[in-house]
Amino acid sequence: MHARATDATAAVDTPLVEIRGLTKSYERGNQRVEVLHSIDLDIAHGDFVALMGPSGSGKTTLLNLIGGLDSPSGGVLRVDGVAIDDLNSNALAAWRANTVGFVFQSYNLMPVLSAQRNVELPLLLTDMGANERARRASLALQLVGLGERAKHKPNELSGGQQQRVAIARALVSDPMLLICDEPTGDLDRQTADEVLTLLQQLNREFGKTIVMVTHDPKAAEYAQRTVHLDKGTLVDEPTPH
Ligand SMILES: Nc1ncnc2c1ncn2[C@@H]1O[C@H](COP(=O)(O)OP(=O)(O)OP(=O)(O)O)[C@@H](O)[C@H]1O
Repeated sequence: MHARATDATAAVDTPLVEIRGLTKSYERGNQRVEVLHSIDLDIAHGDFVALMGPSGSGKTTLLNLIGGLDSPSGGVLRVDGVAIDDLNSNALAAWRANTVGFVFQSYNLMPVLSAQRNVELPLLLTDMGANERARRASLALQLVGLGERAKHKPNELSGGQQQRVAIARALVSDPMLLICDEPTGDLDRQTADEVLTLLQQLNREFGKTIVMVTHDPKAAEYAQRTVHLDKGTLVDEPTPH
């Protein structure tokens, strides 16, 4: 995996994520409900941002927009200079595969596949050969401290180990941006701290930009700063840690 130091240096003045006047509405019955109201937010290359706020405040909605899993209703959303809401669905899928790694609360591993095969999955979307896929997946598993567990199936691993496999899967295509939705929500304190330490290491040593939704103020302390959403609006200045 590359630290992407050169990318960061080249683009030092341009935020990785630029959000201006971003809105998102959903149809509910015959009503249109706006769940994000004119969000402005910059996320620099190499930042680690915790996104906090009450349930229903729009955290996952905002995270999914940044990761290109959903499209905004209005405003500007650029990631690495690309206006991702202008991409058609094929181009957006290719962009996601190259640019973003996703980590979810519930790991979302395939139960019948070994850790190694789970980590290889995103590379099946690329034209990479089988040997290179295997090599990359092994490296990613080593990076998260699970090199010895490559042949284990998810049900032979603890929750924390499964989340590490999910992080290795998110990293295997060497994305610049990691999107994490409550990554430690199902883990006990000690295991959560281990997973958060890993995310912090990926941020500090490998320059991964991380946006992490969390309800847990202790988890947010691992980030460089916290932004707070309330009822679809960013409520105060970002908190540096
Ligand atoms: N696909 C959808 N259709 C309609 N409404 C939606 C949809 N997705 C989210 N919402 C609504 O948008 C609002 C924000 O939801 P979101 O999941 O972003 O909140 P959240 O802050 O992540 O909440 P939580 O902390 O409980 O996960 C909620 O009122 C939710 O019901």
